[in-house]
Formats: sequence, C-alpha cells, structure tokens
Amino acid sequence: MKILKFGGTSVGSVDGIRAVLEIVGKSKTSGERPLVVLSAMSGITNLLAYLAEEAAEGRDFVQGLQEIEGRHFTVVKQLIPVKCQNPVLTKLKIFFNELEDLLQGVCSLRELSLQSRDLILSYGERCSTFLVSKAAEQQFSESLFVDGTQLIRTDSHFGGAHVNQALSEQLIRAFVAANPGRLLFVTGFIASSEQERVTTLGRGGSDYTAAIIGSAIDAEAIEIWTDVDGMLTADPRIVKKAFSLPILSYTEAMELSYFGAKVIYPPTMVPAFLKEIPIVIRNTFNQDFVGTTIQHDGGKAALPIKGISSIPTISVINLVGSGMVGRAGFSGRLFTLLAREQINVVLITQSSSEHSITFAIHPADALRAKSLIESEFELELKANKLSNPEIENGLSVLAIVGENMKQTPGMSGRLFHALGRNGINVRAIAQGSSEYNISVIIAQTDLAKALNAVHDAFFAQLNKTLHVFNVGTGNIGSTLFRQIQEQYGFLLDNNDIEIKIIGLSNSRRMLFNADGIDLATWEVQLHESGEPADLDTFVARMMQMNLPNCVFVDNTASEQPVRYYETIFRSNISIVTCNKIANSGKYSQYQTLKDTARRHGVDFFYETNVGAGLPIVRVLRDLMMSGDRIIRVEAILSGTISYIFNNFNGTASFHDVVQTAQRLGYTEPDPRDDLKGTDFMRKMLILARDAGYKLEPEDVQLGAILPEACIQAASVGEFYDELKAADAYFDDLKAKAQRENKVLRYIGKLEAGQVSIALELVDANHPFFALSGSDNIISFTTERYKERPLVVKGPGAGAEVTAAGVFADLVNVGA
Ligand SMILES: NC(=O)C1=CN([C@@H]2O[C@H](COP(=O)(O)OP(=O)(O)OC[C@H]3O[C@@H](n4cnc5c(N)ncnc54)[C@H](O)[C@@H]3O)[C@@H](O)[C@H]2O)C=CC1
Ligand SMILES: N[C@@H](CC=O)C(=O)O
Ligand code: NA
Repeated sequence: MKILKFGGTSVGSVDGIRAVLEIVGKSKTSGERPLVVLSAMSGITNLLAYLAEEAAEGRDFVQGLQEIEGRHFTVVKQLIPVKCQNPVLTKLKIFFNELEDLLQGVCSLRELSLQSRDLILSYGERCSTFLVSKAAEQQFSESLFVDGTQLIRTDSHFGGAHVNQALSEQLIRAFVAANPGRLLFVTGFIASSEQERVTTLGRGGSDYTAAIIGSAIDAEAIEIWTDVDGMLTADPRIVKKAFSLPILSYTEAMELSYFGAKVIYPPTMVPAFLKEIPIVIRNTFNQDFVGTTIQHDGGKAALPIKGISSIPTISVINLVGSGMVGRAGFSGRLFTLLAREQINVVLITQSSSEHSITFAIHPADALRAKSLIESEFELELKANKLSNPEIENGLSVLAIVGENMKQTPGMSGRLFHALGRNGINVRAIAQGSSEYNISVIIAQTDLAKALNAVHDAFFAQLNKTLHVFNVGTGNIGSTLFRQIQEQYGFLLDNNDIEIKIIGLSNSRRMLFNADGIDLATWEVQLHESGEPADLDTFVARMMQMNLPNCVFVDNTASEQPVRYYETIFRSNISIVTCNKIANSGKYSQYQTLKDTARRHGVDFFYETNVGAGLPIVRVLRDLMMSGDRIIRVEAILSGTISYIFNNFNGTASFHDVVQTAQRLGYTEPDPRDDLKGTDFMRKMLILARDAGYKLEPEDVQLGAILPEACIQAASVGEFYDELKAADAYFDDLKAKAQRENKVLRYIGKLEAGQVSIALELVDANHPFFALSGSDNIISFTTERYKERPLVVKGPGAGAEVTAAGVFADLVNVGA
C-alpha cells in the first residue's frame, strides 16, 4: 500500500481537490492501493484557533464561522452533482453546528483549555476530509471517510500529544484489515486520548499521521503532496537558481529542515525513518514532476552538498573568561541550564584557546538566556573569572548540508572562498561532528547575498550571474549593451554565464531593476521610468542591493565615477573600466586602487585603457607576472591619430579627416584629448606603471603634432576653427613626408623608465610604416623577447572593438 498525504493547499480549492482526485485515480490505476491522509483546507486551522481565542475573550466568532462554512459549501456545490449534495451539506452543517456550540461554550465560560482548543481545531480536518471523501465517492464508490481519532491513540498532552505507537499500530492494522477494498480518506493531525478525548499531534501533525499509518501497515512509500516541487537546494524566494533535489537521505532532510526548509517537519517522519519507508515529496499542481525522494541511502547520490539552508534571524551570546570558560564542567553547567529552561541552542562554537564560547539562540530567548547565565554564574562573574555575557543581534545562520561532505575534501574551502570573495564577514563557524553540515554566522544584511554566492559556488549548473551597474551609455556603453544582448543566450548556453544589468546611468538619468534591465528597450525605459542621475545615489543603491558577483562598469570619460572606485572596491565590488582617468592621474591613486582591489579580492580590469580591445594590458601583465622584464616598448597607441595619418593622403583636408575620425567613434568625447596627445600620454603612462615604473603624468615627454594655436583652443568648436586655419601647416607636413617617401607617425617609447611621445617621419624600413585604418601597434622588447620583439597590432579605436574589450573584461570577472 502507499500513503498519499495532501496538505492544506492541495485541499484548499476546487482545482486543488480535482487534482487530488486525479492523483488518487492514477495511483489506483497503477495498482498502488492508496490510503489518503488529508489536512484541513489552507488557512482553516489558523482561523479556528483565532475564533477560539476570540470566543474566550467574549468576542464575535459567528462571522468567522460563516466564512469557514462558506468555503466548504462552495466547494461542495462545485464538485458534487446537485442531486448528491444534500446529505453532504447536511453532515457538514452538523459539524458546523457542533463547532458553534463549542465556541459558544468557550464564550460563555470565557475559558479556553488546551483540550477544548484541540476539539475545536479537529473540525478543520474532519470537514475537509469528509468533503473530499464525498467528492471522491462520485468516481470511486468504495471511498470511506475515516476519523483519525479512531486510529491514533495518544496520552492527554493536549496541544501536542504523544502517540502510543503500539496501540495505534494495532488499531490501524485492525481497521485496514476490516475494510479491505475500501479507499480510506483519513483525517490528519487529530487523534484521541485513552479517555477518548480529541487530541492533536502538534506541528506537522498531518505528516505525522501519514508516517504513523505508513509505519503500521508497512507502506511501500509515503507521498507528501504539497504545492512546491519537493525540497530545493535553497529557498527559491531568495535564490532564484535553486532547484529541486531528486534524492536525499533522512539525515540530510533533517539537517536541511532544521535550518529552515519548511517542506516537511522531519521529527514527524521518525516512524517512517525507522522502518526505512521512502518519503516522496511531490507537487499537486505539477504532477509530472518527480519531486524529492527521501530514503535511507539517499546521501550516496553524487552531489557532496545537497542544499543550503538558513535561519534568517538569530542572536549570539559570547562568553569570555580566562578563569572559567574551558574548564571541565563549565559547558556542561551552561548548556544544562539552557536545556532546563527550554532555550534551544542552534549552534555552538568554542575558540581553540578555549577562553570563549559563542552560541546562537533564537532572538526571543536572548535576554532570558543572558539573565539566567548571570544568576547561575553570579559568583564567577563577581570574581571576574567570567565577563558579562554579551548579546549580538542582527545575525543569521547559513548552513551547507550534505552527507557526502565528509568524503569530499575542500568543501569548507569552497564555502569560505565564496563568502570571502563577496566580502561577507563570518562571525562564527560550526561544523557538526557528524560533518553533515557546516554552519556560519553572518550579518543578516549579508544573508541573501551569501545564499546566492554559496549556491553559485556549489551548484555550478550556472557558473555565475554577473550583476552589473554601468555608468556611461554613450558610444561605448550603448554598443556594449547591444553586444551583451546579442550574446546573452550564447553565454548562458555555452559558458554558464548570465549577465544582468541591474543599474545604468548616464549624466542625465539613471535606471534600476533588481531582476535585470531588458536591454532591448533600455533607452525607452531610461527615458520613461528613469530618475534624475545622481552618482552618490547610484553607488549607494548598488551597495545596498548587496548582490554577489557584482561589477561596476565605467564607460564614461569623466573623473566623477573615479572618485568612487576605492569605496566600491572596499564593498567587494569589481570594476571594469574603459575610462583611463583613474589609472593615469596621480601615481598614488593608481597604487591605492590596485592595492584596494587586491586586498578585497576583487577584479580591476581596464584592458581597453590601452589599444581599445587589443590584448595589450593583459599581455604586459602576463609578461610581468611570469618574471619577464621590459627593456623597451615602442608603440602607436592613438587610433585617432593613426587614422588621420593613414587617411590624410588625398584631397581631404586635415581638419576634415579629424572630423571623420570623430564621426567614426575613434576620438575621445573631446577630440582635443587625442590631438594634443593627452590620450596617448595616458596610455603610455598606464603601460609604464604596469611595467613597474612610478611615473607621474608630467614625467612623460610629450611632443606636439599641432601648432600652438590649436593646442590653446578653448572649446571644441574653436579647435576645429583653428585646425582649419592650420590647413597649410598640415599640407606642408604631408608634402614633406611624400617627398621623402615617408609617412607621419606619432610614436611612444618607454625605455629605462623614461616615457616620450613624438611625431616622426618614418620610411618603409620602419616596422610602423605599414599601418592602416585606426591601427595601433605595440612592440615589447623584453629579456625573453630580445632578438625579435613581441608585437601586437590591429584596430585600436572604435565602438565595436572597445565595447568588445569591455565585454571580455566583464566575463572574466571572478574567473
Ligand atoms: N572610442 C574609443 O575607441 C575608445 C574609448 N574609450 C573610452 O571610452 C569612454 C567612453 O567613450 P564614449 O562612449 O565615446 O563617450 P561618450 O561621450 O559617447 O559617452 C560618455 C557617457 O558617459 C556619460 N557620463 C559622463 N559623465 C557621467 C557621470 N558623471 N555620471 C554618469 N554618466 C556620465 C555620458 O552621459 C555618456 O553617456 C572614454 O573614457 C574613452 O576614453 C576607450 C578605448 C577606446
Ligand atoms: N580616442 C582613443 C580611443 C582609444 O582609446 C584613440 O583614438 O586611440
Ligand atoms: Na587593450
């Protein structure tokens, strides 16, 4: 036989009950011989408890009773044909009349004993089970309503009675044997005492009924039908990527539930555990889904970690005392005291020096625990052998659970790496001696982030979700968004990486969406539902959201975002930037940013600072890290100037060619930055610094390509005017080059710690002669590349290649 137990949500609506009957039908057809256990309709038990309290206070309960009646009658009218409704409605009416009498009695006496409360609550299961059994009768004429009080015997501990297992098993077996061929619908949760008074079985009572009956009749399985897809790897309301576990051991189910998973309440399952009857958790509203099987050897399944659970609100008490804590007998006294006072200790850690004990309890118990300790250890406190117990609030427990953990090295390493990388401070650690769980205490404000980060670390179904906050939506920013949108599916399918833009801002407006901004319509959304831009708020909001794998992307050319970099790193958020300002300002700033990122274990990627998407920063870093030494660097690193010299060879004037370069997206937002050499200077400075030289911007010898009047131009408009006026000057330059069969090249050099940039005329023998378009070229002469330098060459400006470089940096964050 198989036990099918349906919870309140399954019997709480017409659709639910239809699904219940369908499941029972399928079970019958497949020859399983089901026995059905039912809870009260969802919400009814709470409502009954509330009405009982109201009645005891002399307040009105009639309206509430009508609501209960109404819910049941509605279901009868929809599920049972009219001609069969009368006897069902009559019986239910009898139940409700009894209930009304009881509540009236409570009201008259102004007294609600646990015994009367149990009796009142029992009507929840009685009504739902009777109703469902009658609806079932329409299809299965052998259906029989069974009042659980007939089958389960308890003591008289009302409100949570203790079951007389042996007697109950006898009653159950006898009843089942006396009713062969009947389809039994048994009320969950309720039982009776030896004096035949109605009792209830406490929390998870209907599951308990199912386990007791299952154990008595040696059921082949107990199916717990609820409204979720079994037990999940984590709370799906917090961890969107949580998924259902196919199989678990009893111990794992216990541990997971102890730390918060509410699908079943394992103590109620003990009778089934003892007989090794599998428990299957299934979803009434998703019947095709296999659910979770909890069985004796379920821990052997592949995953070392089965789930991550948590207790969101916990308090911690610290006890410190060199003269006391750690002495034999101290912990014994402490924890006996707490046990005697029914204070549940969630976890305990003791420092290795044994001078302190930290234990976690429920916040409601914290003050009481403190004063109990103070009186128990009064003498020790007076003698300063122990300092006053300190309470810490605002904490949570996170636990990873799995039976295979003890055979798998590195589990705690993985846990702490995930927490550390995301800047989550661990307040205390406990590993159960069984090694079925490792628990950490962290700040409550970090819980959601920690659950997600740890989930990502252990369940690498999806490698990572990057949560991106992007400033700058111009040429590069908007191209990046398009590229991410186009590549989203590929990254998800092939690299298990998901990129979500959670916040974006330009200098006018900003927009947030915790679920990720739809990149197909970001512009419209920013315009219609964005708010006025404010970088302070943008950064603060990013920090408050406290998301794992968080990245700040700077696609501006402004120094404003740079001011936040250090704070951002301190919040364990990585930065990807194509903005060169941070790395090319004062050396001390460059150094501080690098150090801060490193200390906080986050990434600072700026490949596009030099040569746009070309791999230059990365190549230099690899050379340096592998112990090579830079002897000389020669480079053309201005895409704009490269483009200009490569195209200033026909009829177009110099000033027209500059304008075309700007239109093609090669120039800085302010093209004077390119033509004055500032942009090139920044790149050379960044390279020199990455090569180990402590240089300031003014250390770079910068040769000009512009006449003085152009350099002095006060605005972009004026600059173009001056360029136009200097047409003759540039034509002369061009003519000179052509006469000598040379080309104009603006070349940067780094040698012996000196950086210079100068305009040169080079002939066909020079390696930089043959360039086209916006090409950059860089040649590294190093100890290892001494005979022939390592050369990188290709387009070094433009929105597509730059955005692609930012994109590549982004997907490498946390890699
Ligand atoms: N064009 C290229 O080939 C390359 C460009 N870069 C760098 O890319 C960066 C962006 O260049 P473009 O996209 O061409 O510039 P752009 O002028 O088209 O866009 C800049 C964006 O930054 C926003 N912005 C400016 N100040 C802001 C602030 N305080 N807060 C929020 N947003 C702000 C603007 O509203 C605009 O959306 C520059 O730093 C440039 O050096 C780097 C390598 C190559
Ligand atoms: N404006 C820059 C773009 C790349 O950094 C250039 O022209 O090189
Ligand atoms: Na680059």
